[in-house]
Amino acid sequence: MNGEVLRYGAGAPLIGVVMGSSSDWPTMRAAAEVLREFEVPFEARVVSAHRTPDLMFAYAETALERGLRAIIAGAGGAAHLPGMLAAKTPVPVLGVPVESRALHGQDSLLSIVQMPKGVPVATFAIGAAGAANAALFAVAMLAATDEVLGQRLADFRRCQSEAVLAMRLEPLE
Ligand SMILES: Nc1c(C(=O)O)ncn1[C@@H]1O[C@H](COP(=O)(O)O)[C@@H](O)[C@H]1O
Repeated sequence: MNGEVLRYGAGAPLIGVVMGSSSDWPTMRAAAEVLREFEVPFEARVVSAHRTPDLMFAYAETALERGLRAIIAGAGGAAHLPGMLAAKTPVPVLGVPVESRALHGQDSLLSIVQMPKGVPVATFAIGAAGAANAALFAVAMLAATDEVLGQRLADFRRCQSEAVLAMRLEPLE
């Protein structure tokens, strides 16, 4: 498989982060940042169902044997990448709708979420928050069989709750 691949973490990647274009990276890096924070080994690369269909097939067909436990796939507009990956691999695909210029990501969302029965893609919110949540979801899936990761997730949730409890509202004048 040609094309640049970023790899983070020790050992073989457990999560694949793929996106239809490098223009999606500002959104999809939110997923990468979460995985790095949780020390989950992952790879990130551009794969397009439309523009590099052979690469997309090869990526999906080798995902299981390469040890990937989930694929986080982001795309914008006619976002066929997550669904086509899901069609070619049993590895769970988590779809992230990237905000498109013309339709603000509504097109991306509907293309990803409206899969025909039998080929599911878990679909997240439009944009970087959706990408971060897809990564947190992948962490939660892995944490079901990984105590250390489970503890990290519990610590993350505790810190998040503490941050909310420390929130202050500006009093009225
Ligand atoms: N939706 C897809 C697919 C696909 O689904 O295979 N490949 C690229 N794209 C999307 O096209 C948008 C514009 O891409 P460019 O910025 O490269 O023109 C991106 O959001 C990308 O995800």
